[in-house]
Amino acid sequence: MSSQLLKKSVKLALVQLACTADKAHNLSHARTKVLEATKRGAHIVVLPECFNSPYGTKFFPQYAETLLPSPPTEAQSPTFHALSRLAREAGAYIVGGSIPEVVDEGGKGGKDGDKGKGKGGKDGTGRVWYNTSLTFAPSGELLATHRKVHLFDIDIPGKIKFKESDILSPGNKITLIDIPEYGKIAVAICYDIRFPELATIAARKGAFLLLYPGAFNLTTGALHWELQARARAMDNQVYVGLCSPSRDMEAEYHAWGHSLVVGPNAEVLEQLDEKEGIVVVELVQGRIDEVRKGIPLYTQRRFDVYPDVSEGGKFEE
Ligand SMILES: NC(=O)CC(=O)C(=O)O
Repeated sequence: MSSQLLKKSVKLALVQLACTADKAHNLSHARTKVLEATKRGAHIVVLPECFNSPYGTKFFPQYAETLLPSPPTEAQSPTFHALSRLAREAGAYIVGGSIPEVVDEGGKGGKDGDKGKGKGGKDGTGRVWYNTSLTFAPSGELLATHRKVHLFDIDIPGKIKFKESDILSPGNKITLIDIPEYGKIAVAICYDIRFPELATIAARKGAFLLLYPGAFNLTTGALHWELQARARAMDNQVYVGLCSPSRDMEAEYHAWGHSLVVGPNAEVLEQLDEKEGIVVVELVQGRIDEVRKGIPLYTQRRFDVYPDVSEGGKFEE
């Protein structure tokens, strides 16, 4: 059994933000709520998927910011700088939900010049878009960038059709972040949670916490939101946090809400309803070890019968 993945107890906050079409408002509102969370003792604060824009393929280009080369200028990415300043002001780690990112690959049709085939440059201009999460240290330093690896392309007749790949390109790595005081956390985005391999690799590489800024909807949220969070926690015996925007029935996309923190025994520690709110939960040092001692999956795996997926996994773009 691996021991003390979580080096000391830490307070995690999920800010279920009311996100609007007004980016400047979203940024200042996020600041207010993050500071509220840190006043309540949070050391790590998470924002929702697409927290500074509406969620929808037609909105991504309009709201996208340039993040590379890093650091971007204030004009290229007001959100990068707002989050970096906020992390310093709050004295906390901030997992900045996600934002639409644009990369100008130049040339005709993206990296490989194969516009429209899923490799970028889908509008023929050489620009590619990603759904991207930025994590900052309390010093304001950018610690990690995660681009959504699994794009949300679904079609449930009569319920919901969504195709992120119409505009977005996928990220190509697993994001594991070492926080010296506490240990390792993994950050992925929404639909990424449905792919257990990513979670298992991160957990077996030592993550104590899997964080997913996300925006499930009224169909898939009711079916799978809590179940996915509990399943990833149960499979891996780690903490899991899912952070959604609050629900706005006037918006085109109706987010499920219900941000929650799940413990390493798959127990829901706290969950919001659909309205704006903040969850603050203490993740307790020793709890993961206690759960793993009781149900010792970690020493019972049979890699002579099936492969160890954690021997694979790509961590660099
Ligand atoms: N919005 C997503 O990326 C995923 C989602 O809503 C779902 O998996 O359901």
